[in-house]
Amino acid sequence: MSQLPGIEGAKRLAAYTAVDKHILPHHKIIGIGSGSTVPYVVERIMQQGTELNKARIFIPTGFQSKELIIEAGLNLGDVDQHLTIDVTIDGADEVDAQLNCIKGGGACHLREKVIAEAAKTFIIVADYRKNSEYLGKNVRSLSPDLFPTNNPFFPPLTIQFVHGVPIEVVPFAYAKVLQNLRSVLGSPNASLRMAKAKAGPVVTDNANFVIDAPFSRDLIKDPSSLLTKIKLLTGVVEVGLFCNIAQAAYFGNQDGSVTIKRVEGAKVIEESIPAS
Ligand SMILES: O=C[C@H](O)[C@H](O)[C@H](O)COP(=O)(O)O
Repeated sequence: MSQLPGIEGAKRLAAYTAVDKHILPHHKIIGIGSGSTVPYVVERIMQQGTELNKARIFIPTGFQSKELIIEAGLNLGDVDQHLTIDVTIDGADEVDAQLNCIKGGGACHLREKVIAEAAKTFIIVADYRKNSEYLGKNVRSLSPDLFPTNNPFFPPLTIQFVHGVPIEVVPFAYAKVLQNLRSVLGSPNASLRMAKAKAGPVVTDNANFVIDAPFSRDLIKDPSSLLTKIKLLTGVVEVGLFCNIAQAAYFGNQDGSVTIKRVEGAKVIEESIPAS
């Protein structure tokens, strides 16, 4: 395999390793997730050859993965035709030691969760930055270059922030859900996700809005219980907390090795494939 530097190399390594281990010749219905790691999943599946792939159907988790499937010339299906999927591979924003995940950085988590739950095997692929001890630990850093200042008393700072849990809500109820997240569920900085190249909020593939709600370590330490509380708020469609769904997560590392966390019995074990 040719070298691909940095984060992209780590994503590709995770994706290729997961496809090699989990997309087997007898798998006919395959779920394709969303995000920037998933194109490498499709790339590796293509490398398995036309003969294998012409007998397969691929189920997308949103507009982006639908386009990926079509552009690759693969057979497109949907979950309403295929209620059981052999394997789904998807990215994640953060994965904890128990394989709980935060997803929805691309606002696709509703369809992603349906396609993940429909799968007999659900596998996560990500670069090393997503491998976390507990959810909400990873902070994103904004470079000081983005916030230059000429004032010598206030040198440019690296601003760090926690992205939070993505929550898809029906537009009509967004303000009420925001109020409840802030004042009842303890996420004072919950905010409506705004679009970058459009005035107004991000609109999902299902014509809904997304709220990002950061929670303290104490509130997110039991992600399943937090998921239930958020989901019970009227107006919430789906929460980007994926608990007890993934069977394994593959993380590409900077040194070319791959860290694997996988469910074995009642435990999650961690192992590593050294760089080749
Ligand atoms: O809604 C988007 C998804 O949950 C993505 O799978 C997630 O944000 C990870 O994306 P990426 O592979 O770009 O880090």
